[in-house]
Amino acid sequence: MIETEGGPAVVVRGLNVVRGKRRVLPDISLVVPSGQVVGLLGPSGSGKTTLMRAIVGVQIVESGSVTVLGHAAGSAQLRREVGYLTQSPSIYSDLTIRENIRYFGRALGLRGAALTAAVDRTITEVDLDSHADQLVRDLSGGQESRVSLACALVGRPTLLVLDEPTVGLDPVLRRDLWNLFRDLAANGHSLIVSSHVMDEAARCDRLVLLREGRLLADVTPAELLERTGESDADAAFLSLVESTGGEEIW
Ligand SMILES: Nc1ncnc2c1ncn2[C@@H]1O[C@H](COP(=O)(O)OP(=O)(O)OP(=O)(O)O)[C@@H](O)[C@H]1O
Repeated sequence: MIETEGGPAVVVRGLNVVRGKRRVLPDISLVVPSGQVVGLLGPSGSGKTTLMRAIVGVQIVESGSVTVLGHAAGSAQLRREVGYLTQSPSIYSDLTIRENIRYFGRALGLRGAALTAAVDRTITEVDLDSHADQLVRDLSGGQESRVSLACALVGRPTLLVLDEPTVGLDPVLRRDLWNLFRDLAANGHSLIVSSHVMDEAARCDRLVLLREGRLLADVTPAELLERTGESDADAAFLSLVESTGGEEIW
């Protein structure tokens, strides 16, 4: 794990991204502190995945800069330091859960007893112990997405970028995963987590709200409620989206 010594995990400056003919992110700037869980919220199509792709370094950008743990996004030094969970599972259907996680662990340089321990720990963290030797193609959608999450977690990256990690999961599993995210942050990891589920917003340290590629707000959950005068994140977000017409207000 890279020691950030209180420095930010991610710094985005003047980021412009065009996808197809569409300017998806027009001049976004943002700082993600380290050791925190930052929720990335916004309506469908607002640019959350595109911003995450730019942070991971897989998005072609028109202009601007993205610095991750002090290095340019996507640079070789970050290969073992950034874990990315995409929305669609990126795992092998003809391997078992354990084989998939082992494969990703090996690719990250883990070997021998350390690899076995990391794989076992991660299988337990995503609550798949009783299915560990089942082929991925025989799993439910929710189980499959937890295998993808495990593959992103197994190397304990300094920064975890998770695109809707709890989608399709029941409330107990969602709670357990959020407890895991909080534990990781308490141990110095930084997490960027996109979600459509507003009650998850309360579990974040900060919330970044996007609308049509623009940054509507970058606040703590308490600030969001205070400044909108609403009592829950769902209502606060709606009030914000409807009242601003897409203009940045904070
Ligand atoms: N490959 C592509 N080519 C052209 N436009 C794209 C491409 N991928 C995404 N877009 C557009 O970019 C915009 C932002 O998409 P993005 O996937 O970042 O949104 P999102 O906030 O993650 O949405 P969701 O919550 O539905 O996953 C959308 O208008 C989308 O149609």
